[in-house]
Amino acid sequence: MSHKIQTLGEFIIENQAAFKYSSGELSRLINSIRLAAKVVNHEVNKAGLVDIIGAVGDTNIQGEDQQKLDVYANEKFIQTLTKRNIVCGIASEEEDDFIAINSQDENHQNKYVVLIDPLDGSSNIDVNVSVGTIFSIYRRITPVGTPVTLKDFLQKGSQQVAAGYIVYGTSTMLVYTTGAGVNGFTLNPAIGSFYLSHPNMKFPLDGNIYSINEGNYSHFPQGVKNYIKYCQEEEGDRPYTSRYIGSLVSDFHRNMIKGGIYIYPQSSKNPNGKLRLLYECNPMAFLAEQANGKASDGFTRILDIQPIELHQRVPFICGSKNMVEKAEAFMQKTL
Ligand SMILES: O=P(O)(O)OC[C@H]1O[C@](O)(COP(=O)(O)O)[C@@H](O)[C@@H]1O
Ligand SMILES: [Mg+2]
Ligand SMILES: [Mg+2]
Repeated sequence: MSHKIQTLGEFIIENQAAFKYSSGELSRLINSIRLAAKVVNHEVNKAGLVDIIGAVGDTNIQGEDQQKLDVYANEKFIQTLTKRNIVCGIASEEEDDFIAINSQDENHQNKYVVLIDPLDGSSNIDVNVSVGTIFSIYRRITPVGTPVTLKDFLQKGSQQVAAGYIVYGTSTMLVYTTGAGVNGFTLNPAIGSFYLSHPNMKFPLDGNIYSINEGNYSHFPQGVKNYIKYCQEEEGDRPYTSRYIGSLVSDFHRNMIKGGIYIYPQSSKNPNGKLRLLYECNPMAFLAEQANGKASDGFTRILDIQPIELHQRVPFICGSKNMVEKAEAFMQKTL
């Protein structure tokens, strides 16, 4: 008899007790994210058929042209979380400011704030290349029943209670951690349920894949240029293979399964890099560390960086531990 594959719903309930703050609130929150993921997945899968591709004509706080799917995914996640009265605040890559959810109502006992990148890899939407959604969850630090404040969102990544992503690719997967390892669930579209397909995911300590937009090479710091040269040298298990999808979630997911490193460094064009600390780097760094990987800005552990503003960007290096340490050594050597 084939063994029972756990659904995400079953996994959440069975693992709730393992969570130190378990009151069921976080379980309900992850269940809400699961629901929103299915709604967005449905729309992503028919991109091209329905009027969901292309730009809306607005520019977001990041200075980027908002894609219709950015706006759609943003609305669906915010609606789903707000309607279920499951969080006291939301911050999104697509929203200028954080959203307080009737947190000033003293009956409002919700303790969690959620930070989301509703659609990651926006440049790939129209060309049928995998994209994702990224989420990060913290316990508020201001008292329950009082208005949620910026402070509740500007917590160090090490304070996250949960983080994860959804990758809308050849299959749709939800991968997350609550600080007790990383597990991946694949959506069975026929049944509409996520099943535990990738238990206890781990980055191999080493790998032979490097992911960086080499088109920006001339603008990179010397240390990054030297590391790229190192990856391309005919020596030992090198040259490594260059793989860059242009969707952080998808590049991270592949590197976690096969072993590899993703780098979005600072450059003369982007002195702080491109990726957002709160919506992209902190959640991916928490997942990486929970999966035996590593994440830094080349010098400091991402999870130790004290955020100072909602949409700040940081240089990002993430992946197999030995590869990240090698890249850091190249960056620190050229100081
Ligand atoms: O096109 P570039 O400069 O290489 O940037 C690609 C990177 O930017 C991102 O698309 C940024 O994320 P968004 O799509 O959410 O803005 C990452 O997913 C990706 O790794
Ligand atoms: Mg993104
Ligand atoms: Mg995005």
